[in-house]
Amino acid sequence: MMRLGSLVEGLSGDALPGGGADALVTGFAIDNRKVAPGTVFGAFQGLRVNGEDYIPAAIAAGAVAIVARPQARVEGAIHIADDNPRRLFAQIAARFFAPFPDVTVAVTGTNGKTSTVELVRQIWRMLGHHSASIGTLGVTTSVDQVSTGLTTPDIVTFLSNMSGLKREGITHAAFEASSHGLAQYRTEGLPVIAGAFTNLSRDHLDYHGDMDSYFDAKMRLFDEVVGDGGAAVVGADDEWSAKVIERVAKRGLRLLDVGVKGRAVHLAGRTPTQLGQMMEVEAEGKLFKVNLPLIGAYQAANALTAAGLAIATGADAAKVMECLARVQPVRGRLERAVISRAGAPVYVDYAHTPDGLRAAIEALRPHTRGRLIALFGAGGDRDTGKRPLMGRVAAELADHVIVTDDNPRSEDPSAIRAAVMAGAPGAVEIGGRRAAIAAAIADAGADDIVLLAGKGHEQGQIIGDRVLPFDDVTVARECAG
Ligand SMILES: CC(=O)N[C@H]1[C@@H](OP(=O)(O)OP(=O)(O)OC[C@H]2O[C@@H](n3ccc(=O)[nH]c3=O)[C@H](O)[C@@H]2O)O[C@H](CO)[C@@H](O)[C@@H]1O[C@H](C)C(=O)N[C@@H](C)C(=O)N[C@H](CCC(=O)O)C(=O)O
Ligand SMILES: Nc1ncnc2c1ncn2[C@@H]1O[C@H](COP(=O)(O)OP(=O)(O)OP(=O)(O)O)[C@@H](O)[C@H]1O
Ligand SMILES: N[C@H](CCC[C@H](N)C(=O)O)C(=O)O
Ligand SMILES: [Mg+2]
Repeated sequence: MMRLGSLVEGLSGDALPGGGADALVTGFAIDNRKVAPGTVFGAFQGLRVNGEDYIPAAIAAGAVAIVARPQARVEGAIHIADDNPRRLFAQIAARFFAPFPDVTVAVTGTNGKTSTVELVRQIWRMLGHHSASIGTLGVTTSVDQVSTGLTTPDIVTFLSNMSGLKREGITHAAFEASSHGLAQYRTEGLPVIAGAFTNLSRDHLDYHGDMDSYFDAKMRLFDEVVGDGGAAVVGADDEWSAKVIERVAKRGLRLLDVGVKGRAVHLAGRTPTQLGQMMEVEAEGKLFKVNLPLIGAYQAANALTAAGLAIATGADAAKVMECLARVQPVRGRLERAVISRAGAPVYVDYAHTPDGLRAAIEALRPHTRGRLIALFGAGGDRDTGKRPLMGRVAAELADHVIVTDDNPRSEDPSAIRAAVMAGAPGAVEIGGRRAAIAAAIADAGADDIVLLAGKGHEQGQIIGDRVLPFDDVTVARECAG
C-alpha cells in the first residue's frame, strides 16, 4: 500500500484537497467492476461507453480517488483532474507498480510486432539474461506462457504483469505496442529504453480513420514513450521509414536503421535454403554470414529488428548474430503444421492484412515447386476496407485461392466472404473454416504447398459472442491424417 500523495507528487498540477495526500491506495482499476476499497479509478471516455458514467459506482465500491477530465463529476472521492486522464493514470499507476525489469523495449508497426518481441526475448536469453516478452502470444518467459486475450489488455494488467516479471527475476522485457494500445495509453508509465518500428500498411482504419492518423498513433512510441536518451530501431525498407526516421531525429533518439536500406544493421544478401535462409549482414563495420533457421523475407526483417534491439540495449553485434542462427520458430508464423498424405507441406500463418498476406505468400514461393494454395478470410468487426485488398493480393500472388471464415464476430460470415471475394475473381468460396481446410489439403498434390492464413496461434474461433475451440494446426493435422 502507498499514500496517494507520494503517488501523484509532481505529476498532477493541483494540490490534493484536504487530507487527500494521506489516503492509502490499495490498487488501480479502469473498470468499475474491478474496484475494491482503496482503489484509484481511471474514468475514461471510450468508444462504446463513457467511463465517467461509472464514477458513482466506483466510489460506492470504495474508490479513494478518480483520475478523470476536469469536467467529470466526482462526489465522495478525490478528483485528480487532467485533460489527458489516460496518460496521467498510467504515470501514477506506474509509481504504484514499480519496480519493473531494468531493460524494457517496445515494438510497434502493422506487422511483425509479436515475432520481433519473441525473437528479442530469445536472443536475450541466449546471451544469458532473464528475459520475457508481452504481446499477442501473452506473457512469455523461458519457462512459461500465459495468454492474456488482447495484445495489450489494459494499462493495469500491463503494469502489474511487468511488475510480476521483475519479482520473478526478469531483467529484460520486450513488449508489443499496438496502435490501439498507444492511442489508449495502455502500455506505458515505465521507463522504455528503446523502441522499434517494423512497417506500416493498411489495417485498423475502422479505428484510426486514415493512414496518417494511424501513423501518428504509432509515432507516440518515439515521440513520448521511449525515454530521453533512448534508442530507435527502425526498419528501413518500408515506404514510411523515412518519415519515422525524421520523427526519431526530431526527438533526438539514437537511430539504428535496419534492413536492406539500413546502415546500422545492413542486410547485404539473402538466399533461401530448404529450412531457412542464409543472410549476409553488415553491422559495426563487419560482415556476418548468418544461417537463419526461419523462411521468408519478412522473418529475416523481424530477426534483424530484434537483433537491432539487442544491440541497442548493449549486446555485442557478433554475439547477437551467432544467436540468430539458433532461434526457434515463432508460434503460428509460417509454422509447418503437417505434410499431407500426398506430400504437400501445410503452413499456418497469422497474415491478416493485405501486406501480411503478400509477405506470407512471397515467403513460401521459393519453396513451392507446384502450386501455392492460399486459404484465408477476414475478421469481423474490424477494418472492412482491407477485405477486397486481401482478396486481390492473394489472387495476384497465389495459384489457387480459397476464401473462408476467420473470426466473424458479430458479422454475417457470408457478407465478409463476399467482400473478400470481390477482390479475388477466380477464388473458390467455402464457408466453414474446417471444411475449407479439408478441401485445400485434399486438393494439394506432392509438389504443391498450402498456406492457411489469418489465425496463426489462435486457439478459438469467435462466432457471435461465442469462442469455439479452433486451432488451424490441429485441424490441418486432422484433415491430413
Ligand atoms: C477499440 C478498442 O481498442 N477498445 C478497447 C478499449 O475500449 P474503450 O476505451 O473504447 O472502452 P469502452 O468499452 O468504450 O469503455 C470506456 C471505459 O469505461 C470502462 N467501463 C466500461 C463498462 C463498465 O461497465 N464499466 C467501466 O468502468 C472501461 O473499462 C473503459 O475504461 O478499452 C477496453 C478496456 O480496456 C478494451 O476492452 C477494448 O478492447 C476491445 C475489446 C477490442 O476488441 N480491442 C481490440 C481492437 C484491440 O485493442 N486490439 C489490439 C491489437 C491490434 C493489433 O495488434 O493489430 C490490442 O492491443 O489487443
Ligand atoms: N516484417 C513483416 N513484414 C510484412 N509482413 C509481416 C512482417 N512480420 C510479420 N508479417 C505478417 O504478419 C503476420 C503477423 O505477424 P506478427 O504476429 O509478428 O505481427 P503483429 O504485428 O504482432 O500482429 P498483430 O497486429 O495481430 O499483433 C505474420 O504471420 C506475417 O504474415
Ligand atoms: N490483432 C488483430 C488480430 C487479427 C486476427 C484475425 N484472426 C482477426 O480476427 O481479424 C486484430 O485484433 O485486429
Ligand atoms: Mg501481435
